[in-house]
Amino acid sequence: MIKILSIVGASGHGKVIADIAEQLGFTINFYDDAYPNKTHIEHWLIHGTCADLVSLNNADITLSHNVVVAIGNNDIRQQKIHLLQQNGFNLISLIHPNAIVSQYASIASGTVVFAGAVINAFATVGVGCIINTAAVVEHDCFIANFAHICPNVALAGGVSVGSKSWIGIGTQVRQLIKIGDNCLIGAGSTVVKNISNNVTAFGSPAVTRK
Ligand SMILES: CC(=O)SCCNC(=O)CCNC(=O)[C@H](O)C(C)(C)COP(=O)(O)OP(=O)(O)OC[C@H]1O[C@@H](n2cnc3c(N)ncnc32)[C@H](O)[C@@H]1OP(=O)(O)O
Repeated sequence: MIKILSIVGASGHGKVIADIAEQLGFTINFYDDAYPNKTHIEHWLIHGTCADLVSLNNADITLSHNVVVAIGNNDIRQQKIHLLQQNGFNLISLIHPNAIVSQYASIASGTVVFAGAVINAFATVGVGCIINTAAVVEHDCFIANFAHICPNVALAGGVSVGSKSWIGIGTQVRQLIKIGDNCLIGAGSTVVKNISNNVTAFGSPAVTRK
């Protein structure tokens, strides 16, 4: 049986997701709101906008489309995921065959886990998250919905990352630290103190930007 996956977001991030999905046996249909100005991404066709995809599902309620949202912006990814869920789509998660995910970790729908990532025992990852290339999410971490853990981030045991927070590339976070919702942690930071909601912080040690 052919497994079809609709990917919303024809971007660099979308290409990585398409590559993973093909390795997992899916045939890809891209959708992007830049359509019809943009009709291709690499060799993949873009079939329409996100609204076009929604009307497709509404036209045939016997179909349950598999979908993943490949948009790096956490707010927009959340909006698109909510729209697709409200319209009956089957939001799936994708885990690269060379990622390592503990049998005791939990990964919610709409989350993507890229090559080389490690998610250790009793870590919990919410809906619509990105666990990017070679990120390490140690035991007992909690990653809330729509967060993005960038490439080469290392979260030590029991770290908590709030909803829609973005942990920049190469950042390391000390064990048991709590990072709030809607935070942005700059590239290459070292987080050694809790970070409250809605904050941009960076540096080693990371300090809040005034
Ligand atoms: C697969 C992928 O590509 S995933 C994407 C990965 N990308 C990332 O992780 C990027 C994360 N973003 C950053 O780190 C950004 O630099 C931000 C968001 C922290 C700040 O960006 P901006 O608001 O544009 O700040 P800007 O670049 O103007 O820098 C302002 C000052 O902060 C400093 N600064 C910016 N980022 C950092 C950082 N990560 N660490 C230390 N200092 C920094 C700059 O040197 C500059 O200092 P100055 O005023 O003394 O010259």
